[in-house]
Amino acid sequence: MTDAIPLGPTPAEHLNRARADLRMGLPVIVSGQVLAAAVETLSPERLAAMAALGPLTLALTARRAETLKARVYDTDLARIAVPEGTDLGWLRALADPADDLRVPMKGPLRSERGGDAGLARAGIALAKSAQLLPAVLLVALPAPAPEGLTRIDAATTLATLEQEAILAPVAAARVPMRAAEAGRLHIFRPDDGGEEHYAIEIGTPPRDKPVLARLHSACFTGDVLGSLKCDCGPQLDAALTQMGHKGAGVLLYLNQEGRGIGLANKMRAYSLQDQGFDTVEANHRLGFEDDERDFRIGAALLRKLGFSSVRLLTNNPAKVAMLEANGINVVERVPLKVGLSRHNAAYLATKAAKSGHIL
Ligand SMILES: Nc1nc2c(ncn2[C@@H]2O[C@H](COP(=O)(O)OP(=O)(O)OP(=O)(O)O)[C@@H](O)[C@H]2O)c(=O)[nH]1
Ligand SMILES: [Zn+2]
Repeated sequence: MTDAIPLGPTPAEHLNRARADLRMGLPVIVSGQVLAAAVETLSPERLAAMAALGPLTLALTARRAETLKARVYDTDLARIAVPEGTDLGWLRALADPADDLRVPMKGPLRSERGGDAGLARAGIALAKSAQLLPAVLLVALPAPAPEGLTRIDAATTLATLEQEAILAPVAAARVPMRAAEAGRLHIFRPDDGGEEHYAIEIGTPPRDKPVLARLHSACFTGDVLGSLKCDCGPQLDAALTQMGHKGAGVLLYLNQEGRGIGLANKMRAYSLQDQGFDTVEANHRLGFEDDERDFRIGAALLRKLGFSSVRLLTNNPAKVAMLEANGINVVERVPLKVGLSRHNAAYLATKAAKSGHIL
């Protein structure tokens, strides 16, 4: 065997294609054994085509299964046997908690056990990385296999999704801002087709001293709309203002909307919060963990910019721990407490009680 064709896709590039397929509603072939499609984007026609191939299985995360009171035999996921003749509405109701309270009885649900749970695990991981609801429909691959579908390998998919993307600088330019005239915006692009991330450098901080730094996760509602449901907008302003006063700092704007679940899922979480669930419960009911962000990106960007030591503006000890674990020295945690309103008091209290934030 010769080496892989240099023009061909790397495993990460290949996964990005598979991700796009799931987002379009196309199934992918996993390990040459099953077809896997995301429930959220599946059309009735494709459901019918999959059902014609044999018994269907719905893979959900253990978090979602817990809400549905479905048995979990595989630690982190459940595989639910789909009754014959099931329509898309049934699958969507299991995937999406929007109507859980209105229609609480969805069962009885029979969980499957045995066989290779790795296929379902890879499908769920791919759906999550596509920022879709983590619910995947599986059916045994027929022979001959349908043509034109993307093939992924379960073990390679799981290993590749764990890998850190390599971020390359793309462009940078001066951007004078209200908070600091000496601003410079740097754009970084990952090698896996994922989201670009930004660094806003204020002044020219010396690289051999701890820099005042902030890891800000994108929040369209807070940053752009001025939503009062969280403290993101005021935190963004306050961090930039503080760096402006000091004449030096770096703010990383990481495109990890909704703690990594994406804006659509964040709005689903907001709907659940309007039904009375807190921010952590809402994530769990959707099938996600509390926080799906990859903070290694922040450490990698700081290193790329030449920083190895920071004074970190945050109330989140997990950010400090993640930076330290990834080779950035956090000499000081600088609290960033702004923007408290009657709309976000409960949200901030939940983050303190359940996610270890310092109020
Ligand atoms: N899933 C989910 N995400 C939310 C919710 N409210 C805000 N977010 C997201 O949470 C993230 C907030 O990020 P940060 O402010 O950077 O981080 P933090 O963990 O709160 O820590 P510090 O602000 O540094 O103390 C953003 O990506 C928001 O979009 C919510 O109710 N559900
Ligand atoms: Zn926010």
